[in-house]
Amino acid sequence: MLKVGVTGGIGSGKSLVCRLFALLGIPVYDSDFRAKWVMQHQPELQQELRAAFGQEAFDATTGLLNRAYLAQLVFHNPEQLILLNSLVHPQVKQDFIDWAAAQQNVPYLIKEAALMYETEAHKQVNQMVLVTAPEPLRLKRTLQRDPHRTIADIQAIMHKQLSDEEKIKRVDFVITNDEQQLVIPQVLVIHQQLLALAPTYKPENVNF
Ligand SMILES: CC(C)(COP(=O)(O)OP(=O)(O)OC[C@H]1O[C@@H](n2cnc3c(N)ncnc32)[C@H](O)[C@@H]1O)[C@@H](O)C(=O)NCCC(=O)NCCS
Ligand SMILES: Nc1ncnc2c1ncn2[C@@H]1O[C@H](COP(=O)(O)OP(=O)(O)OP(=O)(O)O)[C@@H](O)[C@H]1O
Repeated sequence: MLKVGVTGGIGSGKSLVCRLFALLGIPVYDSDFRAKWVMQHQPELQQELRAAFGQEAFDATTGLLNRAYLAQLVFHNPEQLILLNSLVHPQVKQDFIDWAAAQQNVPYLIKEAALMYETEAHKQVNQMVLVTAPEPLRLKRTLQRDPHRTIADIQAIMHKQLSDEEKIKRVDFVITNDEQQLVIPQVLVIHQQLLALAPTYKPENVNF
């Protein structure tokens, strides 16, 4: 089956674009959400996280993943981020394979992830869509959406992600979400192109 990656930096509007694809009946795998889900629900990974980042990685009372603690730790410390990535990304990769295998009777499916080329997740998909927006707008949107993050927090995350200039050279489709161009028509055009491509893809086209 045709597998499509939707990528873009923090605040670019990937989730918004993916909601539109979902309305068109396309299943969407949300990597940010699933990464946190596996961290919360896989006992072995949970143990590894406690060993690597201390018991504070999970709230002592609720047992929930301590996102704020981990975010402060990893987004301001490259070594800690590499360590977290090395524990979590292989699990997300496998989780996506399992999810994708369960999808039936759909023309194509989407993997939404801020990190694609950085994690080699692009090898799990056949076509790539980039959602792009000017950096100041991405910063403004993220500040509004995530009031717990400072400008410095958001910029630190941006610097951990490949720039749009780098990504744009590698993707198949671009959606400009700059609040000037309409997003829905761009999604509809790409959807039609993907529907046309879909019958040519077999599972063996994917280089897992
Ligand atoms: C550190 C964590 C707990 C912070 O959680 P929090 O809810 O505050 O942030 P959230 O997940 O919404 O991410 C905020 C932004 O940072 C980006 N981001 C998340 N992880 C990373 C990373 N490892 N490198 C670069 N950017 C990242 C997200 O795509 C998003 O744009 C969480 O981001 C996490 O577990 N990250 C590691 C797993 C990961 O790489 N996820 C990305 C998809 S595989
Ligand atoms: N065209 C738009 N007009 C107005 N608001 C928008 C637009 N696109 C996105 N937003 C808003 O900007 C914020 C960021 O968008 P979204 O969550 O889709 O980004 P994202 O790329 O998924 O970010 P992240 O990588 O952090 O998950 C959201 O609050 C969203 O509603």
